[in-house]
Amino acid sequence: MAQPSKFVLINEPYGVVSDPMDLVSLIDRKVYLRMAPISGRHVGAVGLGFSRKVFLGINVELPGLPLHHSIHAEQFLVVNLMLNSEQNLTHLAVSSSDSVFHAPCGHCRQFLQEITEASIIQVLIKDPALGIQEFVTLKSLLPRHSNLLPDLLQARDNKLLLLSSEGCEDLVLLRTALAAANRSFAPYSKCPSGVALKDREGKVYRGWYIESAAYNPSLGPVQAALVDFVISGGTKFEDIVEAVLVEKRDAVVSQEKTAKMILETIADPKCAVKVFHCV
Ligand SMILES: O=c1ccn([C@H]2C[C@H](O)[C@@H](CO)O2)c(=O)[nH]1
Ligand SMILES: [Zn+2]
Repeated sequence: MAQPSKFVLINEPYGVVSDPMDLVSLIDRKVYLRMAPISGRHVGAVGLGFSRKVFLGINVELPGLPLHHSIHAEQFLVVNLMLNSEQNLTHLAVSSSDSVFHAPCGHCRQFLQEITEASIIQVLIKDPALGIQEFVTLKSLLPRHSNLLPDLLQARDNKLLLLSSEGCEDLVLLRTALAAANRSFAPYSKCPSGVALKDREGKVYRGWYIESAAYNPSLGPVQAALVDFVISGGTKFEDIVEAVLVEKRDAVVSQEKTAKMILETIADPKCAVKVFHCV
């Protein structure tokens, strides 16, 4: 099975396509990074941005943690779009190594609903058994959805300011986490947060908390930073040796305990997780 050596940000070898139907052949190449050690079921999502660049997503499972901490391929794709400041998604196709998934699950349909003009996103529905493949609107897959404040892919600045950087040993990591928190999409709780991770080689990755109107399909800041880690070529989470979380002081929704629990489970056992507060 052909696999790219890593998931690149703007997806070589996928590049730019003009015809959305080209996504069909891309997904048919069945390129998955194998990061699903629990299920062994590798899911791939291919999405077309407004710029006509093609972005990828894969599912990531975190061994040792309950299943709901997993990242779905579609969520990975959305984070990939955000990290690349791509402001819209027009088409999407999904498939899995065992041919079980050919369309986003219910959780992902709701998550995608946060994107501005989500209802017009076209989703490729494939049914190899019946030989059918056609694009249908997300709206037709989720007819009576709840989306209250959908503008997930828009540029955003939460204008958070650090209360203190006391105890900080790595200003780059702290600034990266603060910048990430400023891009966080948390309109429902109003508790944005961001994470910066550092690996053994000193490379820094970032991600921010993304909320869903339906609450549970939200994605935590550690998971989003893991997407950056994976698209940048990271394969072993034990290579993560340092982390910084930035969130509001006295936040109704705090990431601190969850972030520490996740990183304690998957990162280098000595990984330090520092928390800094902002207003
Ligand atoms: O729409 C879906 C449904 C499931 N999965 C992943 C989650 C888990 O890792 C694996 C098994 O369900 O498939 C996705 O990525 N997308
Ligand atoms: Zn899903």
